[in-house]
Amino acid sequence: MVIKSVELETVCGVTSVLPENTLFEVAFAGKSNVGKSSMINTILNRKGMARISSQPGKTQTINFYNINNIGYLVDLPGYGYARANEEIKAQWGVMIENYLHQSAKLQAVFLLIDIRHEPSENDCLMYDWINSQGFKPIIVATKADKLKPSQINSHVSRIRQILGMGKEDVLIPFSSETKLGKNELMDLIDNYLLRNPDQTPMTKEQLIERKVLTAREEKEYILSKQGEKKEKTKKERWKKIGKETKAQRQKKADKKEQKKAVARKHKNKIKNR
Ligand SMILES: Nc1nc2c(ncn2[C@@H]2O[C@H](COP(=O)(O)OP(=O)(O)OP(=O)(O)O)[C@@H](O)[C@H]2O)c(=O)[nH]1
Ligand SMILES: [Mg+2]
Repeated sequence: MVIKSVELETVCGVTSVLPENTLFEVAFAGKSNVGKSSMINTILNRKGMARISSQPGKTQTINFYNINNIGYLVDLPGYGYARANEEIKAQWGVMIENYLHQSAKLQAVFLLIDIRHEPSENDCLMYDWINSQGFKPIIVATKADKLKPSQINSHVSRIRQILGMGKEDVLIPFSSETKLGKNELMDLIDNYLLRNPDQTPMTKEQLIERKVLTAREEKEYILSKQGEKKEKTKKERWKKIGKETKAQRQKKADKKEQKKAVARKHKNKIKNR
């Protein structure tokens, strides 16, 4: 999907009532400072859309970014922010839990883990809790640019092992700096958001109508449709020609048969003389 419009539509603090959105949502959870807001900026291709900071605890509200009027990316406050006082930490926890528990439109939860470190106890709790809410968490292993490419596989295996992930569970190594994993992530998000209310995937025509295909995708689709049409008329023409020759062939065969019959008759006549 090409991002044509983005709007920070709703900001929810601890005392806010959560919005009852009609469009689908995907949410990003993870420890404070893991790179949630940076990842959202990378996906949106907009540097300053989600506020980021080298200081943990930057995002303290649940932020709903409306993209293309198709769905929402939901930036959650980070957990485990050590400097927040206990009461605030507890309130944030409740706020995140309420959201993940209550949202009727939430399609998927992405859990971000810093690829350099082993998942913390909080990460494991969050992973299990997301699972218990009926979602299959998608793990995004952030800040992959901080490792040598040769180190990535072993770190990924360790994260998988500690979280107890199955073979088919998804983990995407990601970097907001190098954009590693961006396309894979985007495909997954498209898969969750570009759906009709009855959960059927939107057709290409619907996507073109909503202007969310790239110019190239749109051109490819139109060309393939034109190709299909050409192929169809070509087939129809051949069918017609085929039928005509079949009919003609039959006529020829009939004539031949008639001629043979006449010849036979003639032969018999001569014999009988
Ligand atoms: N090298 C590198 N740094 C990153 C990456 N992603 C984020 N950072 C840095 O990590 C810090 C935290 O990033 P944020 O995106 O604010 O993290 P967050 O998870 O939203 O943090 P909270 O809002 O506190 O929960 C910032 O200094 C970012 O520049 C990345 O992929 N690579
Ligand atoms: Mg943030």
